[in-house]
Amino acid sequence: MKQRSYLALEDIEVSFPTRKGPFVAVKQVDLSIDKGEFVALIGHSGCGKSTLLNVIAGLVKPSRGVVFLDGEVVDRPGPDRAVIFQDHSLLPWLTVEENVRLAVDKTASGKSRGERRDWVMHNLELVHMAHAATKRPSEISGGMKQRVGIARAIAMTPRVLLMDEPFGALDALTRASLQDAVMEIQNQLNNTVVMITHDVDEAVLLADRVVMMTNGPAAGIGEDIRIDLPRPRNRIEAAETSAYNHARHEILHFLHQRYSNPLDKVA
Ligand SMILES: Nc1ncnc2c1ncn2[C@@H]1O[C@H](COP(=O)(O)OP(=O)(O)OP(=O)(O)O)[C@@H](O)[C@H]1O
Repeated sequence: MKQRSYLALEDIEVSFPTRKGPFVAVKQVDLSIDKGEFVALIGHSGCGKSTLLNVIAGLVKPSRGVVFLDGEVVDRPGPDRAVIFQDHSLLPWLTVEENVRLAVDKTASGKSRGERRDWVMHNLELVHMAHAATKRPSEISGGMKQRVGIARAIAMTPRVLLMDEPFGALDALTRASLQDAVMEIQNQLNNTVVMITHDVDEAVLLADRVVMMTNGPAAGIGEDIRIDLPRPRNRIEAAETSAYNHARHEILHFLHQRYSNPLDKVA
């Protein structure tokens, strides 16, 4: 029998119906991800990154191919695959603690009330947000909201954490501190993560592997490189290594020479 990886995308094709007929967004995508691996998905706008992530999340049905997670076919959304979007999507009328609590109540039915409360606070501590537990989303900054969004996702103990440009809406300094938080959490929990990003440095700093997508329509995986940087990683030290700079160069070359932004070609 074929030995599958923990998360396996096999021959995925997604076609959307449009007024002009079917639009094939991604085609022939095969991707194998090991348990505990952190994979960054990078590619130009519109190439199909979110489509692939949504297929793994079970939000989009592939027109062809199958996704397997831990040997089971993925065919619908489920709490075993937590998604973190750019927009934190916290409920504004609930406090920070209640927002995380809502997710925990849905997924930790075996835990007592007290255990669930402790679990919520433990996860808020992981993202350094326990101090703001009683605040409402409107009372905290964008970066803090995103931290709470991360706490909410990891509190569900998902089998896979899916992040769709999680820091895209943040300023550079807040973004860096969130990246550090994600690295810290990853060192502790060793989650299986698929993260979409447009940021080459973010991909190299955070990921074990960077998967580069070709331009659509019918986009696929162009290159897949391993980032040989030891963990825990420090952004300043990492940026001075030849492994970091080599990976960065490979990705930039792919994105700007081999598959330059299709919009740049529009006259
Ligand atoms: N529901 C849909 N119906 C028709 N076309 C769609 C639909 N969803 C996505 N597409 C098209 O599929 C392609 C891939 O879209 P997708 O959102 O996955 O790209 P992306 O790489 O995530 O883009 P970005 O980086 O800008 O978020 C695009 O051309 C998009 O217009």
